[in-house]
Amino acid sequence: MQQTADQQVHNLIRGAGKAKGERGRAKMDIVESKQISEPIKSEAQISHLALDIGGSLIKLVYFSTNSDSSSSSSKDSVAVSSGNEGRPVLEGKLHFAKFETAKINDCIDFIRSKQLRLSGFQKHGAPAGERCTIKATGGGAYKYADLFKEKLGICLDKEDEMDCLVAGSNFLLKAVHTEAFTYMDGQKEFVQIDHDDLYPYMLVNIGSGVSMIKVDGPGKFERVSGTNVGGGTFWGLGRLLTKCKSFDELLELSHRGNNRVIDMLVGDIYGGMDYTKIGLSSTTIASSFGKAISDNKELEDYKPEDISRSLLRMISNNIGQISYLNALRFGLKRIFFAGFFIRGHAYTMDTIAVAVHFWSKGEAKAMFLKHEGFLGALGSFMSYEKHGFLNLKVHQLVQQSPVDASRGGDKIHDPPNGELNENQSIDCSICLS
Ligand SMILES: Nc1ncnc2c1ncn2[C@@H]1O[C@H](COP(=O)(O)OP(=O)(O)O)[C@@H](O)[C@H]1O
Ligand SMILES: CC(C)(COP(=O)(O)O)[C@@H](O)C(=O)NCCC(=O)O
Repeated sequence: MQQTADQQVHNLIRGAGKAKGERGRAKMDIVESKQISEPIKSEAQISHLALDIGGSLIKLVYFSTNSDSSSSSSKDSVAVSSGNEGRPVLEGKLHFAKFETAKINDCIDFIRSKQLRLSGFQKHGAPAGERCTIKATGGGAYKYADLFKEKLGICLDKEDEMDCLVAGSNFLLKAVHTEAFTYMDGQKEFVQIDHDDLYPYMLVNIGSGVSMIKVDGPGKFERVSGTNVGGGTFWGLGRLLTKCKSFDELLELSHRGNNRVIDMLVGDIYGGMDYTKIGLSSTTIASSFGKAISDNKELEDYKPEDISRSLLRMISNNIGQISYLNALRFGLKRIFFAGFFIRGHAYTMDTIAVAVHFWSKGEAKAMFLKHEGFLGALGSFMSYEKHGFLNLKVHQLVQQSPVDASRGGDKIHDPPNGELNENQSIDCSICLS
């Protein structure tokens, strides 16, 4: 039976369509949000929640409509992609939120309070209790599957983590024109991505651990390396050494610290001189935390600020170096760094960029992503498309001149209790076809 546009919209939003392929397919046009979005209005409707449950954080991505968009007569909301004429358009936003994995119950409460559990899709022919299904990636999609079933009555439809990271990265690099940027000496500069010249590139995802992925095209990639010294190491060691209560507190401390108090520099070993013959200046760190072996001090004698700064520098530098060496193996010049370890933090990005610059002698470039921590969750969201529930199509490929934002770190604030990262939401529209 032919459905009215409103019925189609309702079904899409409520996940009440029938089997895969029977429901209205949706086309989604992404435009980048130009301003901080308002909080979701109560009448806004939410659809297509997707999750990435990592070792440290749970990331959520979902779409919400603007309250007045569920009509094809809304002129402003009609997408311009060919083939969609007269079809209903939902205008809205992709929203992002995150929770600590250790506080998974907060995430479950959030999903329940926002009625997000109704926003997946329904499996045709499945027993009543297994019908509501949500796309999820990350190790926690396996680990916490029973908990989601028990507490929310939803099944997690698992998507591979690496597939999702790459899908999310490719999508952002193509769809959001101010997504990628370089960061060096306090200067942030957006990078124009030539869509015909995007591949190959190296994607380094710094989560709890680190994955290094050579990306050759859509769905074409190889995880070429990784390291267990990642974001979890920084936060875990930092917590033990400084007694900080939160990741942001630890990061904040590093602003005020001086790593030279603990790190052993080339100059400390060479009597204040450079080691010119092998290209090391006296200020180069010869050995992270190396001073602690000879200072005859205890942990309490060091300032938490200095410890935090040394630790952040040690880990960022190490990741930058390993990433470059792997890029070198495959002749890759562009390395995109993502994952929530980065947190838009100036010193972290600067250290990584300097490491890449130093080891590559300026040949390779470190780039960072605005939606750094949400690649996996976005990839998970986009897998609705893969399975015929959404047809994502990017049409707004605005090319901008590089913008010099020249400021020290665009800090992305952690939402307490899962508040939305509104400053990262993406305006978009979904067209049913
Ligand atoms: N609020 C936070 N709580 C814990 N870790 C955080 C927080 N914000 C940033 N981080 C950092 O981000 C890392 C997790 O990054 P993420 O990309 O979410 O990886 P994962 O998928 O392993 O959870 C943590 O190990 C930590 O270094
Ligand atoms: C196992 C993981 C893919 C899990 O992803 P995460 O939750 O850290 O984002 C990641 O932690 C990792 O790549 N660790 C490094 C393992 C290694 O190559 O040594």
